[in-house]
Amino acid sequence: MSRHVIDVSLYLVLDPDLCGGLDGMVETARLAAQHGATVVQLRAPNWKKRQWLTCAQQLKTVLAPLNVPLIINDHVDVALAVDADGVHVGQSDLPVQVVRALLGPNKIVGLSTNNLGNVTELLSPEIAASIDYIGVGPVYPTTTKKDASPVLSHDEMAAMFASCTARGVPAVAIGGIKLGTAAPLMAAGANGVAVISAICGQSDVPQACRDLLREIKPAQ
Ligand SMILES: Cc1ncc(COP(=O)(O)OP(=O)(O)O)c(N)n1
Ligand SMILES: Cc1ncsc1CCOP(=O)(O)O
Ligand SMILES: [Mg+2]
Repeated sequence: MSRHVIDVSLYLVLDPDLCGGLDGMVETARLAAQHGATVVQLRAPNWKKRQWLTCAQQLKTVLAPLNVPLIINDHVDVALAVDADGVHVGQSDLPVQVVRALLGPNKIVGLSTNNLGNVTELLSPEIAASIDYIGVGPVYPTTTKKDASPVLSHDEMAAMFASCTARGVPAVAIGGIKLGTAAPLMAAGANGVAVISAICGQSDVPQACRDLLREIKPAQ
């Protein structure tokens, strides 16, 4: 299977509390996608499956015409049910080879990693063949994910980005990224940044996206 090309430069992860529920999530996704977000992930750790399905259907309707991929956090069944573009899993979720087998070759599979040993192991040929990108973090302290791992040191994250680059796997940084902290991550070797609170719940979502993009892609 050849790796899917995915632009992870500004990767929005949705949060129901910060967005004010399902309608707020769909509206946040729409605004962000119209103003430069390159990927949107549905993440709602406390939701029942029926809410996931309803929200995923609405997100797909909004995002597909904008050509922004919809990624489902953790739940392969929801992704299959709405024909989403892919699934993101972490170390306690279904193994990526299982996710790939369930989704087939044409979908995007993303994987989280939070230490260098982990990256080396995860980028073994078998696993690397199943994934399209890696989420590296938390790179800064975050209050959004209650069970987040310890924050990575600058050197460790830079080594992780380098390891991903050497294997041709795009790496997106995640965790506590705000305006002013995206540029150093790009300089350290990330291919993009994934954010929740820097966009969700912001009073001006288009402006938040534009400001982040200026840091991520300063030449444009
Ligand atoms: C882009 C991206 N990177 C990392 C994560 C975290 O995934 P995981 O460790 O599985 O934790 P939960 O999000 O499932 O709580 C992510 N969601 N997205
Ligand atoms: C889902 C996730 N995975 C690692 S940190 C994190 C939360 C990121 O949220 P924020 O951008 O608000 O810190
Ligand atoms: Mg997970």
